Amino acid sequence: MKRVKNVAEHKEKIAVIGAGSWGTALALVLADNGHQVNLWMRTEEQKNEINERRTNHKYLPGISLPENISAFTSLKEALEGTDTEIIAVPTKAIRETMKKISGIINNPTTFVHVSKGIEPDSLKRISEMIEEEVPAELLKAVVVLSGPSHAEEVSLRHPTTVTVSSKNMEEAEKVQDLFMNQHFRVYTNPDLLGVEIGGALKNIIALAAGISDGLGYGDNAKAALITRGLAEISRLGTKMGANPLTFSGLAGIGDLIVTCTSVHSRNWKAGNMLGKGHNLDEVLESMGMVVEGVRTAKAAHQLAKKYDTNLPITEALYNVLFNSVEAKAAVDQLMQRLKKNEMEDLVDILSEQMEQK
Ligand SMILES: NC(=O)C1=CN([C@@H]2O[C@H](COP(=O)(O)OP(=O)(O)OC[C@H]3O[C@@H](n4cnc5c(N)ncnc54)[C@H](OP(=O)(O)O)[C@@H]3O)[C@@H](O)[C@H]2O)C=CC1
Ligand SMILES: O=C(CO)COP(=O)(O)O
Repeated sequence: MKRVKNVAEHKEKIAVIGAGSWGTALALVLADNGHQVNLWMRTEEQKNEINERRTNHKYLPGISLPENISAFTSLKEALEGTDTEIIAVPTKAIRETMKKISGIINNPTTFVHVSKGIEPDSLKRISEMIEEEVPAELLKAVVVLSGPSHAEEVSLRHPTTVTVSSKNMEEAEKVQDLFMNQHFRVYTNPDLLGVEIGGALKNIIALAAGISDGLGYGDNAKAALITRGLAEISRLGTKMGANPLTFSGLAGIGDLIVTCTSVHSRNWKAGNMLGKGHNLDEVLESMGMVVEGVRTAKAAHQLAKKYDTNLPITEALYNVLFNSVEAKAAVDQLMQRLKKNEMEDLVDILSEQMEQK
């Protein structure tokens, strides 16, 4: 067994692109480990707040940022002297951000993406989008970091576990070392597809869990959504080529639990407002932070067709979001489906796995 180092021994200069709640919390983990962090954001106001007052009030209120985090609005300056970049912008901003970075960098770079979504229409995962936007000679590796990890708790140094994955596991292990410390435990998992799919699809189920709570349903309904949500994530993910065991891990059930049950979750909060009767535009406007599950619900609806897979909770949510179906009616429809054997999913997954071998 490998011995675990508590804090990274080798200090680096690392760029974090995106100073929302997650980019800022991860910058803090890296800074705690003694790295110099160049944190990039879009507005001068936020840059000045971080550099002068050492706070990021909008995204992480009450958290003090150390001196080894420097804020930049110039992407060129933020990237200067770095060869590991943490990409922490919403899924919809990945392509434009990667295009801009590719126009600036000259050396092979490791991109660690921490976003959780799937692009509608192209049905690409984030690592695939990055590979498409960055010329091969500038791409050392793409690593995903995912798992049950709300920024609000990471920034308080509450114990958190995540997993990293990549086609290049040597680089994933380097990223493990960069982030690992006594509060932030990082595992590796070689199943890149499974880790990305688990992280993206759990947001859909969290929206549904929020709706259920907003409608006034209780713990039974939530446990049902988490359990049957996991069945549907595993069913689609396995058909796409993931290792089914990944969905029993941090990027699967782990992240599903935290996002469906935490008051910090943006997806749960948005669902909760929908369940209380607010419309989607109102909800998204009032959130002020990204709710990835809405866009990913479109992608998952398309993936269900592409892979001929039954995703009842995802379809119910899709109808609430985009086909004006009342949330209560969507739940009634879910409950009134034809009877089935709970373990059918397991049988499907195992036979998929056998076919892949
Ligand atoms: N928050 C969390 O606890 C976690 C979030 N994640 C994932 O991390 C990703 C980012 O989420 P999170 O930090 O919560 O999001 P936030 O809404 O908190 O922040 C989004 C950040 O992205 C920036 N941004 C938005 N659009 C663009 C764009 N077009 N170009 C460049 N920058 C842009 C925003 O800048 P501006 O302020 O200028 O609008 C802001 O800095 C998501 O995929 C999320 O699922 C994963 C794990 C935990
Ligand atoms: O992915 C997350 C926690 O692991 C964050 O989820 P939310 O975007 O719903 O807050």
